Amino acid sequence: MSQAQPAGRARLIPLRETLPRMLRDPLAALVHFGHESGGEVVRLNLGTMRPYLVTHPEHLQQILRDTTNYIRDGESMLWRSIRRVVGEAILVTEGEVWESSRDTLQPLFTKQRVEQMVDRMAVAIAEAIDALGEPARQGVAVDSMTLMSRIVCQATTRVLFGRKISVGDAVEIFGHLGTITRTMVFRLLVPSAPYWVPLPGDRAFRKAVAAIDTLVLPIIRTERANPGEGDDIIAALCRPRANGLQVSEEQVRSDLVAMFSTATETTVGVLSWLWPVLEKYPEVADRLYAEVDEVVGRGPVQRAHIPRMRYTRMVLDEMLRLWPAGWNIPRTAAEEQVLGCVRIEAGATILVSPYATQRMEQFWDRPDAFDPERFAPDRPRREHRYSYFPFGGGPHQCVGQHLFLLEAPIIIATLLSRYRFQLGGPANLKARLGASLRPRPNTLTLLPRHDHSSVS
Ligand code: HEM
Repeated sequence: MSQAQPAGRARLIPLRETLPRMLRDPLAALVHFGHESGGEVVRLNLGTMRPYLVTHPEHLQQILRDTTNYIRDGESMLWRSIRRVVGEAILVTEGEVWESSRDTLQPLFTKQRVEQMVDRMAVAIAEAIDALGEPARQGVAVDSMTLMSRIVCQATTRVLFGRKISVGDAVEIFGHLGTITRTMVFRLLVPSAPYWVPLPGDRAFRKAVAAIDTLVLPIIRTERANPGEGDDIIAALCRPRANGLQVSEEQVRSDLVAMFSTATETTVGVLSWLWPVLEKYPEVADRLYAEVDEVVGRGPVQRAHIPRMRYTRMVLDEMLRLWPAGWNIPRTAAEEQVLGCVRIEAGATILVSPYATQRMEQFWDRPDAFDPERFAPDRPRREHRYSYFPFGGGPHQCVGQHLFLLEAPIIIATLLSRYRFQLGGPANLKARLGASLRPRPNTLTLLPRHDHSSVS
C-alpha cells in the first residue's frame, strides 16, 4: 500500500457486479469485494448510493481514531435507522451530546467497577439458569435465542439497571428490539429511501419502538421524581450531568434504550452462536466441557475461575471474529479526505465492517475455518490491531467490552457445568442479517448432566 503515489479516485465496482452479490448475500458480498480489492479502498455502485468500502487495518485505524474527520452522521445509513430507535444517544452521536453521555456512562464500566459486578452477575446468571431446570428435566425444547435472552436480561437488569426494570419487562423489551433489528434491514439496504415511502417492516418497527417507550418512560419518570445515588445506569442517567447540564426526559430515554439494547442484543447475539458451534465442532465441545469440569466442576462459577478458563476465552474470541454482532459501523467523511491513495469527498459514506476485515485472506490465515487456537495465549499474535476489532476502536470503542468478556464465560460455564444439549434442527453457521448479527432460529433441549441441575 504505497502512500507515495498522488491520491486519485477509488476504483468503482459496477452495479452489474455489486447488485447480484448484494441481493444474494450482502455479508458475503462485502467479504468478496474486500478480498478482491486486496485491502485497497474501493467504491461500490449500489444504485441509489455509492459508499466506499474500507477494509485495510491501517485505514480502519485512521478512520476509527479520528472522530473529527470521520463521523457517525445521524442522517446516514445505519445511524439514521438506529436514531429512529434510540434518538440522540451515546451510540449514534458525536460532539458535545456524545461526550456528555459517554462521561456519564463510562465511569460505570471501569475495569474495577466491572470486576465488582462479577459476583453479583454470577448469582443472577445461576438463578436464571436454575429456572431452566424443570423444563430441562421434562425434555421441553426451547428457542435457543429466547433461552439466552432470559439469562442475559436477568443478569443485565439486576446488575446494570439496579432491578428497576423487571426481568419480565426486560425480556419484552428484548423481543421488541429483535423486531426492530429485523425490520430495520429494509431501510439499511435502501438507505436513500425517504421515510414517506413505506417499506416492508415499517409498521412493525414503529409499533416496537412505541411498545418500548410504554415500558421505559414510567421507570424514567419515577427515577427523575426521586433521583437516587445508586450506581446503576438509570440513576446515573437521571442525575444532573457533571457539566451541570439538566438532561431532558427524551435524552435519558435515548441513552437508556441505547444501553439496554447494546448490553443485551449484542451479548445474546454472540452467545447464541455457542450451540451451533459446539454441534458442528465436537472436538471444540469436548475441550470446552473438559475445561469447565476441571475449573468449575459442578459450580457455582466464581470470579476466580474466569482467568483459568483460557479455552473458553479462545472460543469466544473466535466467535467474535466470525460473527461480530456489530458487523457494520459506517462513518461519513466530514471534509474531503485522503485514505491510502484514494481521495474521498466530503459527505461520502464509508463502510467499516469488522465482519468483512475479520474474514479476509489478506489478514487471516484460513479465515473461514473456526479455529480457536489462533487466539491461544502462548501463540504470538502477528495481526494488526485493526484486523480484529469486534468492539470497534478509538474514542467510540465499546464501553461494555470488559463486562462482556467476564459475563460471557460465566454464562457458558454455568450452562455447560449443568447441561448437555440437543439442537432441534441442523446447526447452521450462516448469519441472519439484521442491525446486528444473529444465528438462524433453532430450538434446543437441555439435558441435565447431574441428578440435580441446581447446585448453587
Ligand atoms: C459481544 C458484545 C458486544 C459487541 C460485539 C459490541 C460491539 C460494539 C462496537 C463494534 C461498538 C463501536 C460502535 C462504533 O464505533 O460506532 C460498540 C460501542 C458501544 N457499545 Fe458495545 N458491544 C458489545 C457489548 C456491549 C455491552 C455489554 C455494552 C453495555 C453494557 C455495550 C455498550 C456499548 C456502547 C454504549 C457503545 C457506544 C460507545 C461510544 O460511541 O462512545 N456494548 N460496541
